[in-house]
Amino acid sequence: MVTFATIRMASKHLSRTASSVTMATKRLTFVTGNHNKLKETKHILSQGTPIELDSQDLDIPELQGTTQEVAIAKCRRAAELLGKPCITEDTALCFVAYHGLPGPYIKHFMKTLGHEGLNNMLAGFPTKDAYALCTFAYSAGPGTEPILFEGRTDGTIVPARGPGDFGWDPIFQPKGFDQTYAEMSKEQKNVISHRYHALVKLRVYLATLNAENNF
Ligand SMILES: O=c1nc[nH]c2c1ncn2[C@H]1C[C@H](O)[C@@H](COP(=O)(O)OP(=O)(O)OP(=O)(O)O)O1
Ligand SMILES: [Mg+2]
Repeated sequence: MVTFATIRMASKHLSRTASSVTMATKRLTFVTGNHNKLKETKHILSQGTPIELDSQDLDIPELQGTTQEVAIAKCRRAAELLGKPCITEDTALCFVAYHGLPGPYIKHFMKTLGHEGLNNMLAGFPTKDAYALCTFAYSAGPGTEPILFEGRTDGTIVPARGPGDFGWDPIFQPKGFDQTYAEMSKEQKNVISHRYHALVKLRVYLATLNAENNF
């Protein structure tokens, strides 16, 4: 027989679990000025630990150096400006024929040369092979050393195919696929991309922080 007391007990238990679930949904700031990156990151992170991602676009100068150096410097500066934990992301498009360049400077190359110019860079070279490298950096707050989570997708540079709403997606054809990133559905790109491979690692890390209540 269900008494009033058992109903009260059950509702107390339910509210406790509900609060622990809400406790588990954490907030984190993604410092970026790129709405396409933000959209893809929110979608991919939502498949893992419950996390509320908000974004801030801070004007942070990007260091010259390796992708890792650029990523650490940007995340360190972002945490100092924000005064709290945050993540940042740097994407590099690396041409094998150029020993990994344009790499982290792809934004400037893309702006200056466009899709055709990037293809022309490889005219006459023996290989059009390239790889997209995504480097997420997590800072626990000002004064802490950012931690890096890298993802890589190999592919080839091809003449532009598909919608041009996200950077160099139209000229990057991932290995094993006959479509460019731009021709793929978002769902397809978001399970094979450089961003996905990096975020899978970050998701695991955030889940452990969450479990240890360090986040
Ligand atoms: O999946 C992608 N598919 C195509 N293009 C992409 C992708 N991900 C970044 N991109 C572009 C954006 C920028 O032109 C350059 C990276 O520069 P990067 O500094 O990382 O990006 P950003 O300055 O736009 O945003 P942020 O404020 O996070 O630094 O490659
Ligand atoms: Mg940038």
